[in-house]
Amino acid sequence: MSSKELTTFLAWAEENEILWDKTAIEIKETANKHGLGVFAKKRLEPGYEAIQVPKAIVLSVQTTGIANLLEDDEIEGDTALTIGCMYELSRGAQSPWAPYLALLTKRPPQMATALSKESREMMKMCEAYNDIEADIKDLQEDFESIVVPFIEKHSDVFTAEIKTKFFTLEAFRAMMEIVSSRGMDVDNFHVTALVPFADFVNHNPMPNSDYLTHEEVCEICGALACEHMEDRSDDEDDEENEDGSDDDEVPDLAGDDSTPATDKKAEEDMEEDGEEWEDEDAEDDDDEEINDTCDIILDDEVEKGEEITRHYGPYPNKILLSKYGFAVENNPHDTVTIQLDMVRQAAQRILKDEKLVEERTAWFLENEDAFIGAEGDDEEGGCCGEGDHDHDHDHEHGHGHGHEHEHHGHEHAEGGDCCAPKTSKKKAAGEAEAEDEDDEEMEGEEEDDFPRDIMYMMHDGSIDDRLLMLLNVLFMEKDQFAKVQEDMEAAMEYFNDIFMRREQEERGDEDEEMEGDDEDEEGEGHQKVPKPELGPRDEKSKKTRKAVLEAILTLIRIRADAFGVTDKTTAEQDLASLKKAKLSGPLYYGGLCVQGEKQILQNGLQGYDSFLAEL
Ligand SMILES: C[S@@+](CC[C@H](N)C(=O)[O-])C[C@H]1O[C@@H](n2cnc3c(N)ncnc32)[C@H](O)[C@@H]1O
Repeated sequence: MSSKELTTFLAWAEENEILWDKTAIEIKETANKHGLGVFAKKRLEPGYEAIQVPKAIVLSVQTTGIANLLEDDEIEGDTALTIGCMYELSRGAQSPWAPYLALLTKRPPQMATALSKESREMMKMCEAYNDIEADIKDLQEDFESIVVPFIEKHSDVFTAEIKTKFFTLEAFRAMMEIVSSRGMDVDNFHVTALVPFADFVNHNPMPNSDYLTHEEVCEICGALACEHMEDRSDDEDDEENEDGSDDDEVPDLAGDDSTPATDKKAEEDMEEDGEEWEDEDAEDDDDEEINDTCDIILDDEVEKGEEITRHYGPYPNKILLSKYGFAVENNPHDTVTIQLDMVRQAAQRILKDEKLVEERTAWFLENEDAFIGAEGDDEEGGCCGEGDHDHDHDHEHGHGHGHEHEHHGHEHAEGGDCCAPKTSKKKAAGEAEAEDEDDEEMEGEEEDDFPRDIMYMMHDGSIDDRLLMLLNVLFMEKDQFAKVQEDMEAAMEYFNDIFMRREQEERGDEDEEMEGDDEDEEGEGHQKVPKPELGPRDEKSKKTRKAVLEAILTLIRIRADAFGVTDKTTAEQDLASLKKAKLSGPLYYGGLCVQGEKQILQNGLQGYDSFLAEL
């Protein structure tokens, strides 16, 4: 494609010092209907810097012409960025981003919120439906409670003519969809922003590039090094001296002469290695300037004509659909939510003892944090705060709302924001990076930052750690419950044993190897940990295990019934029918959400059924 808007955009990008080699990189229409994409015009090596976008040209709440008004009125998040972008659009050719916005508005993203009510209702069999409906409601509420008062307050800026032409609910919806589907986390100054050119890179579950940027900048002025940061680090030094400690390991990017001037890749590597900015001598040796840019860097070799892609983050399909308007077939990050009430229902059906169910559930909820710590920091990381996916509501799904995460154990649900740039010049999207960030975020997060009444089934049909623990609490023998109630150490031991057995029983050697392949094609860094020897279960343990497995199967059926998911056809048959139906856009992707959740339920039924048979 070579539309007028694209040509004008490219000329503008060049003028604004966005760097790409025209003989190596081009933006063009994708063959797979993913809109525009970035392609290699020749064979490119791993490590190649495909795109460099100076932060000065990103469109953020800090760079829009009404940054001060938004700040004064304390409007934040995607809503603020959307208003800023609408304002820039209303300025027409006066806006520094005019050619960029002209291209984006000419090719709006196809989102599920734009589907007819009837089409949306086809998604009722999956969790995406409620998310989409909530998005529609939130948008209207944001418009009425934030946008309208804001433009009315600043009637000198937003004249009647501008209001009618550029600040309608429909215009807000259209711009919010652009912001939602292309906002990228830049740093702790710009936060989420539109990053021209880099935002034409499409998502791929097996990407060949990464998005990297320095996140740690001055929150006041956005500089990598400035007097604000010097002042702050002086204050911190004073504080440290006062309490006599100096355990601050945060990289100091302030104007100190010893400021590291490493290149982005080096910083990234350091972070991957878990190193901190400790070796100042080594840093001094490196004379390279830090470019404060948002970069797309190739991870793999890319052939001529191949699309350059990145990973938007380990999101389940419902989040992908709500935020970006697409979903991924056989998405390894997909999840099914299990409500606590469903667990109560399943337990009640089997135990027929409401008092016991209530008492043990309450005990679990009160005490879970104590015994989760021992197991919690597991190998998969997986959850984080959905950074660039946030706006200002709090219903239980994407958009920064709830949808929070598992931070317990191997089954972290709901990916969370892995489009975020993490720490300094670190990968902004991608799974391995998400894990690092998750750990960081979790450390600083309040324990109660995730909804206690939501648990998850993962892509392979397994249940998450919290659900596994709760079911064990519900179904353990009376004397065992008395023991764990009395003695936290006994409880820890009990749950550790459960998790070790799960490792052994539910994940064979083969699975583990497959996982390693997924994460690291070269097989590097994936060491097989010898499994601990576990003795055979005693009779009591077998009895509890059997009851737990039966409860899981009951629970899966309850969850399926709640969403009208039937087993008249298999998930595989549904996928084949969906493909035959030749749907496109969000309608097709909505179908994938429904099919993906059914696949998870089916996997769970098959898996737990076979464990039961083996017992
Ligand atoms: C950040 S933009 C990428 C550039 C976009 N294709 C364009 O034309 O401007 C994200 C949007 O691209 C499309 N997209 C990206 N990756 C995709 C994928 N794997 N499958 C389907 N659509 C995708 C979706 O419409 C999404 O909202």
